Parts: sequence; C-alpha cells; structure tokens
Amino acid sequence: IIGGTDSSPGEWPWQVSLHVKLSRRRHLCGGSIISNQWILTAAHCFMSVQNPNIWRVYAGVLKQSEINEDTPFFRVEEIIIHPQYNSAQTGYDIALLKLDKAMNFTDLQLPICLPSKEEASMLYTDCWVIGWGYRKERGRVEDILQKVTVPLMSKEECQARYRKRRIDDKEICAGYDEGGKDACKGDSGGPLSCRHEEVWYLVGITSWGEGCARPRQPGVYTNVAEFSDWILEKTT
Ligand SMILES: COC(=O)Nc1ccc(-c2nc(CNC(=O)CCc3cc(Cl)ccc3N3C=NNN3)[nH]c2Cl)cc1
Repeated sequence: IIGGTDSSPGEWPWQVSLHVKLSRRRHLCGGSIISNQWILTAAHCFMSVQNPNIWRVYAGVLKQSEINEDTPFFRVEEIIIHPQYNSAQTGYDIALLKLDKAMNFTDLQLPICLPSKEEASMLYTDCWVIGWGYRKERGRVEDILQKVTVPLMSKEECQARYRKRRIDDKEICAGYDEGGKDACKGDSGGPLSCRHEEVWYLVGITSWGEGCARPRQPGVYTNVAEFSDWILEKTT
C-alpha cells in the first residue's frame, strides 16, 4: 500500500494473509473472509502454485511478525479459479478458497458482506484498500497491515487512463489523478472495502495497475458485484 497508514487490531477482520510453505514460508497474497469456510481472492495468486496443500490461510492477524511456526492457520481444501481467467489484465481475476474446516468467528476474524448484482453500479464514497504489500514500487512486504482510502472511478475515466487495455464492467478502478495513494506488490487478492450506511461491502479484489500510485494510472480491481452469481453457485 502506497501512501497509507497502520491499521488497528480488528479494524479489518475479514482480511487474511495467504502464505505458501515450500522450503520457507512467505506472504504471497491477501484475501477476504466471506463465510466461515470460504475466502475470496485473486486468481493470479495461483499461477505459479496451484497445489492446495502448500497454502496456509492466516486470519485475525495485524502484523506479519505475529506469524511463526506456532501460529494457527487454516489449510486449503479446494482452490476454485474462475474458468475465464487467463491474466490479471484481461479480467476474471477472482478465485475461491475452501478452508479445510469451518472458522470460528471472533472480533478479529469476521466475514465481509458481498454486494448484490443490483448494487454493481452503486457509487460508494467511503472505500479503502488494505494489505501488507510494498510501500513503494521497489519495496518489501510490510509488517503492519496498511490502509489507504481511494475514490472509485467511472469505467469511462478508467478506460481513458488505460488506452491500450479494455476495461469492462467486470473491473472497477480506484485512485487519484495525482497518484500517491494506491495498492502495490503483495496487496493483490485483498479487499477494496466500501462502507455504506454502517455496513462494509467487498466491492473489489486488488488485481493490477501500471506501476504503483503513479499519476493517472489508477488501481484496477475485480468488480465483485458482477460475480455474485458465480460466487453463490460455487459456495452453496
Ligand atoms: C517476503 O515475502 C514477499 O516478499 N512476498 C511477496 C508477495 C507478493 C509479491 C507480488 N505480488 C504481486 C502481484 N501484484 C500485486 O500484488 C499488486 C498489483 C497492483 C494492483 C493495484 Cl490495484 C495497483 C497496482 C498494482 N501494482 C502494479 N505494480 N505493482 N503493483 N507482484 C509481486 Cl512482486 C511480492 C513479494
């Protein structure tokens, strides 16, 4: 996260850290709790590692330094990648992780609401992107979960910023024309969370951008409302 600040304990209880355990263990992507057995994240997180057995889901953590070999984690029983995904820049960057056992909800680990299809076009005014990603383009994964507020952008404005790409309704853009605040490497898969009438909704999944927080290069997020049918089909 570029231009953000430290989060507080329990501020974003739906945020999880997805780790891969090979010879060593490391944070690879963010994710969001959407029920006691399902995590929503980005498909591109699994392009190099699709074996469910090496993934670990850490919930209820604020700092990466809280994670060690004694920290409890959930194993992944199943990884469901959207069938039309082939690269982040061409959309459908969405995946579901089924946990090996149901999670107990606590003040530190709770689900976020999914927006309904009808709410796809709704204009949210209080949106935040969070993660343990880099604070600058050539950085490193951060210890304390960072948060930054970003305004949603119309599809037309976003398409004008990315002329070489096709931005469709299944993506949503957020950021500042002057740059300075954005997601960055290590934040992908995490939530773009928007509050509406005291309720938080998972509006986007952090997907891609041209560099981090560059002027007129907004962040591009998977538009979760456009996938509500797919999510319900796969999780019920
Ligand atoms: C010790 O453990 C570690 O070091 N772990 C670790 C884990 C993951 C990664 C890593 N993850 C990615 C996937 N992309 C993203 O996360 C954000 C993409 C993105 C989205 C938006 Cl909305 C806006 C901008 C950008 N954007 C463009 N350019 N850069 N960012 N790339 C790399 Cl590298 C690196 C190190």
